[in-house]
Amino acid sequence: MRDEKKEALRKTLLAWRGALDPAWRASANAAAVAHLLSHAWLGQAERVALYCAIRGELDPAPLLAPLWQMGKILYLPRLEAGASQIRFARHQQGEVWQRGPFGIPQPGPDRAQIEPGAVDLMLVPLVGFDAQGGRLGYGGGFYDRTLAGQRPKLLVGLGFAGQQVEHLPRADHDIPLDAVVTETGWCFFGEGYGTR
Ligand SMILES: Nc1nc2c(c(=O)[nH]1)N(C=O)[C@@H](CNc1ccc(C(=O)N[C@@H](CCC(=O)O)C(=O)O)cc1)CN2
Ligand SMILES: Nc1ncnc2c1ncn2[C@@H]1O[C@H](COP(=O)(O)OP(=O)(O)OP(=O)(O)O)[C@@H](O)[C@H]1O
Repeated sequence: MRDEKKEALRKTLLAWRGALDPAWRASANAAAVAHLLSHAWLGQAERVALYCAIRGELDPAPLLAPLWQMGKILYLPRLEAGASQIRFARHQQGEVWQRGPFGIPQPGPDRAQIEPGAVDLMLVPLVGFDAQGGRLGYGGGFYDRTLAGQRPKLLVGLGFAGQQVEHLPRADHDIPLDAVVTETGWCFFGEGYGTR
């Protein structure tokens, strides 16, 4: 069943994100990337999953060069046509991506895949988030289904601060985030995360 409140929030938040001034967007994107790179959570992670941005999502592309330099092992979502779960495929440096379902660029089918539970730091895109670590996506439930029962060590959302809402309806299947990084810095959710 579609949640009407989520549907309305999604519409408002996507309109807000789509209307961002390009110059502001670029500088906010760069600021968020800098916050992400400067935190110990990144330093400790060996296997990092990112995403190829679509539709005005905060773009993790500027992270690629620094992450290679740090020797990280990188993964990107790979969707098979008709699948209800995301696979995470190894990203090789300089690889030319293929277009997958929804037109999202992704690694080829021959790439080594990793179980989501073996990822140290998974960065996920957001339509919205709340102060309890709730995440709103496009409504496909792909991340929730993929991460049910096999969470990465750290699940971190990437978005703009204006994508925060007071409260998202929480469904049983929703997988809460450990933190969100925006242009204003890190927000940690849950007990003790703020001190890590
Ligand atoms: N950049 C990026 N990659 C990602 C995701 C994502 O949200 N962002 N995903 C996270 O799950 C997975 C793909 N999921 C997606 C789900 C829906 C739509 C989408 O555009 N949906 C249409 C409705 C399509 C329909 O209902 O048939 C829409 O919202 O207009 C895009 C990606 C894996 N890769
Ligand atoms: N673990 C699960 N098992 C079965 N169905 C699920 C599970 N998680 C989510 N779903 C289904 O996916 C649908 C969409 O979920 P939701 O609105 O939370 O998506 P979303 O988090 O916004 O999207 P996405 O994860 O694709 O970015 C729901 O109707 C739900 O039934």
